[in-house]
Amino acid sequence: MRAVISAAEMRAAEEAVFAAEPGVDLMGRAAAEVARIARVTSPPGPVLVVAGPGNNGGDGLFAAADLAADRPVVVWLAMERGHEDGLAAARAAGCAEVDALGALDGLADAALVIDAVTGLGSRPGLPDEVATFAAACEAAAVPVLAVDLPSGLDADSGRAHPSFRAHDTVTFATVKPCHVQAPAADRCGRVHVVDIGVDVPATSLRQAEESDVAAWWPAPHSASDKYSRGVVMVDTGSAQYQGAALLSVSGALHAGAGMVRYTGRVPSGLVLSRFPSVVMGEGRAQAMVLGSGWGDGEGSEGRVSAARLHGVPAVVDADALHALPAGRLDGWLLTPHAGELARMLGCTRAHVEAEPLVCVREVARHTGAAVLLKGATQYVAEPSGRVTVAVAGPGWTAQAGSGDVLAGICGSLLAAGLPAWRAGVVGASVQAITAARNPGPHPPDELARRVPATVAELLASVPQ
Ligand SMILES: NC(=O)C1=CN([C@@H]2O[C@H](COP(=O)(O)OP(=O)(O)OC[C@H]3O[C@@H](n4cnc5c(N)ncnc54)[C@H](OP(=O)(O)O)[C@@H]3O)[C@@H](O)[C@H]2O)[C@@H](O)CC1
Ligand SMILES: [K+]
Repeated sequence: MRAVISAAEMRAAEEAVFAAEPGVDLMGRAAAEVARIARVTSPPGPVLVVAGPGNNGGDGLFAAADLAADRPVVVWLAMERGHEDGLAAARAAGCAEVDALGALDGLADAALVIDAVTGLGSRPGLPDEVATFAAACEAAAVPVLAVDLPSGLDADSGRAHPSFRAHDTVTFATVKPCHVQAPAADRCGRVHVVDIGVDVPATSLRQAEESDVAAWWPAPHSASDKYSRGVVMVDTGSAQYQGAALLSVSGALHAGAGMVRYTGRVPSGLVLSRFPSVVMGEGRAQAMVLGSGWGDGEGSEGRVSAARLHGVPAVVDADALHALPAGRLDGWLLTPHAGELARMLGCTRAHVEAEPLVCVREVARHTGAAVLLKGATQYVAEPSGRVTVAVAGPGWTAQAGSGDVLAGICGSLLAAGLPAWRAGVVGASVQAITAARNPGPHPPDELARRVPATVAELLASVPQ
């Protein structure tokens, strides 16, 4: 799990190091890591360093000096001023200097561009000449390594602004919001978090990693039986959306439920013909899945209220989200996408997209449930205000039916005893990891069938 910290929190953490160790060379450590990652991620060849006027530029200039030991390095001071000591080091190491036109010309044979224009001090957007250069890097498909973050982004948000588009980003101590929240995160490429000796504060925003999913997956042991693994009761689908029942049942089964009971309105023959292990009708269960594919049918409120009488946690998806009973839903997991969350809050989808953290926290606080906001970045908020970002996946899962499968996966994890927030994080992450490991336009039921292989691989990576 990684803490996601703001620019101000990072600066405070750096100040604490300076206070404890006066004269400590954090910039030297940062620059050495930038040079190391540059060597690892790019082919040998000329490097073009674009340096801004502040400390981000300083990192880039010291990295330029380091890299000049084994390859040609050209420096463009994009705002004419540069970090004094960094510039002296780059000059002493033999780096050549170019102006804006020279930088554009240099793209023809650059093996790598290092973007060290702005970092934590970045105001959104880029000066015109730099914006032109960033666009030229994209057009020429030259790999870009961003120092701390792609210049032009705002470190503290996931919003898109005119910026560099990096293939790799080296950041220090831990990630910042722009590295984990789409669409900004899409501009960062692979994010390399490097240690420069700055302690990371605990925060209410975290990012889950594959190792967390592996550690939290409820693997059965030799004494497990179907009840201890967890029985999940699934009430999904309708005459109009029969497929939703199959998709959520498939998600539940492929995430390892001890037993799936189906209590929805889709004919049992259809469910059984696809999934013969499913038991029809109500019975003992440890969790429920409600709402996927209900449509606007009558009686949703009654169905959710009746589910509550079972006294077990439920995953509430799709249409059931708009039929929540009054009162706290402790232990439950709500799984809206941005449009559904907007309807729950009475605001616009655009507002949810602009302020996802505020919105997802508000619904969790208000309902007492954990809330998984689905989308390009998947956030799981707890009533306490803590938010965990699930492992990110590719856009292939953005298709009808993915949410139905995910509700079933989360239902299995709830039934296995995971707390609601963790069921949301693990469920969303395992679906994303499965999509990342199986790139291509697989339909959601096909991806559900590939979840067990992902789980097996994840568990094999856990040290025994
Ligand atoms: N502190 C430490 O010990 C360590 C810090 N480290 C490094 O320092 C970085 C933070 O450095 P920083 O605070 O100097 O800010 P930085 O990002 O270089 O930008 C400030 C300059 O850019 C300018 N500017 C901004 N936006 C602009 C725009 N849109 N268009 C035009 N100009 C713009 C801005 O101008 P101004 O706002 O003053 O007008 C100012 O001149 C951090 O990300 C990491 O890389 C590491 O070495 C580890 C140790
Ligand atoms: K940068």
